[in-house]
Amino acid sequence: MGSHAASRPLRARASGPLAGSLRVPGDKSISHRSLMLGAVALGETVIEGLLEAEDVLNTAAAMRALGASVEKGDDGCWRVRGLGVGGLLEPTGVIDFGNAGTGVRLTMGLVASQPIAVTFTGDASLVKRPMRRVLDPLGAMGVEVIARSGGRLPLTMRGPDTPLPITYRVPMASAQVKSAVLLAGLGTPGVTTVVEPVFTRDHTERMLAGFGAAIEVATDADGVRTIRLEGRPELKAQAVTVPADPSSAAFPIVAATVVPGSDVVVEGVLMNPARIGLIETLLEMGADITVVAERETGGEKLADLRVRHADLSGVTVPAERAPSMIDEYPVLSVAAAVAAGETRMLGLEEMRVKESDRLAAVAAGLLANGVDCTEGHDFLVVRGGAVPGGGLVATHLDHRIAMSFLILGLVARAPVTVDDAAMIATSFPTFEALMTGAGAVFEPAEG
Ligand SMILES: O=C(O)C1=C[C@@H](OP(=O)(O)O)[C@@H](O)[C@H](O)C1
Ligand SMILES: C=C(OP(=O)(O)O)C(=O)O
Repeated sequence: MGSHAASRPLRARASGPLAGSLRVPGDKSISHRSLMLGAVALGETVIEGLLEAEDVLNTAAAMRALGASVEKGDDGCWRVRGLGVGGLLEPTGVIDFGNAGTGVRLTMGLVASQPIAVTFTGDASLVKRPMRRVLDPLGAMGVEVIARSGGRLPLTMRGPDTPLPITYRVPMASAQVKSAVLLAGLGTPGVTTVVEPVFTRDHTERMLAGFGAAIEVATDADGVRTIRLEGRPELKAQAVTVPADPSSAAFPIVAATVVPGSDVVVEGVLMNPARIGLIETLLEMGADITVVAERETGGEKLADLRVRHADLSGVTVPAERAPSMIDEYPVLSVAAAVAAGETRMLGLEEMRVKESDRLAAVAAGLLANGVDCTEGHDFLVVRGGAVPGGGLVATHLDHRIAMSFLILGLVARAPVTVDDAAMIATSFPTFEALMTGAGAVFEPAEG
């Protein structure tokens, strides 16, 4: 089963102004999907700017275990030679996805419409996360599953000889569940339909269309999206350029906003409307973020963002915004901790089923550093001001908890220590180098 190297405590202390231009790595969602679609396309998919972090490297290894060829070239681009829809091979060993929910859930969908047995596992965080949300619709398509009780990893699944196309209404706001059903629909004869009452990141829909699938999206007057995918298409290999990940950009953006005197440019950030809830919220709080250059690549908008320090005020973040910033609440909570007044974040139930229970982890980390907050079952209220700091934060194998509290340390009166910075490598291996290059002060610590 996936295990991780020894934990590595790290401390952040109050820093001078942050400055410079920085480029965060490629988007994690698009990176996973480009490897997966490349594996079931015909020909060679060339990926520029793939995120080379543990989560995505585990997906690369999984696609190899399923028979695709996945290599990094001397030019830095990754090349995937795919097997065509329905052409994946039965792996000989267990596929270990480490810490990656997206990797494992989307791959379950990808293999579900083929009669091959595949066994999945993950690290101590991933084996606690709910998989029924994906197993239920895949079961309705005819997949057999043997899982631990509660539908947890490790589990083995085998797809049916003839999968059934389904119409599935996604019961929670989850792009992973939507994507797993659509990827299963690729190998299913007929039309697979996903009904999405709440709009979540749409990279799977965009990329399926880009690889040549017949996919249609209709949105009704209430915003409910109906996605129809024609099964068994011939997908054609593509050239994919991966924009910078807005969920990683969130850390320097919040850091530059809260550290006095800062002036930073974050380059080439993906500005997909389903991913920019944090920027919208920070602007409402009074942040100074300007778009300096806007462009488009592969059907996605990108921008360079100039971020200067600003004094923030608390706001109410409505529940409807949660899907467009679901991974950003931990770092928004840091901005809320320095903002004047109260920030109320609503509709946070999905935060509890991430790499850790992020709602509980954020509230505990804030309280440990003298920040007043109230944790509800699906909301968080932070009362901001000067941050005392001085606390030790339990990160629970969660990269975003580690990065968020290191940012808090840059503005706290006393240093903030996180018990393990090692997990940052799952999504943003260059985080420490980029942040210290811009002026952040991090130092090794004892747990
Ligand atoms: O589809 C994706 O790439 C992701 C969807 C989100 O998860 P949920 O679908 O569980 O909300 C997000 O938290 C995760 O980091 C990436
Ligand atoms: C929730 C996250 O990822 P995943 O679900 O892929 O583990 C994340 O990166 O914040």
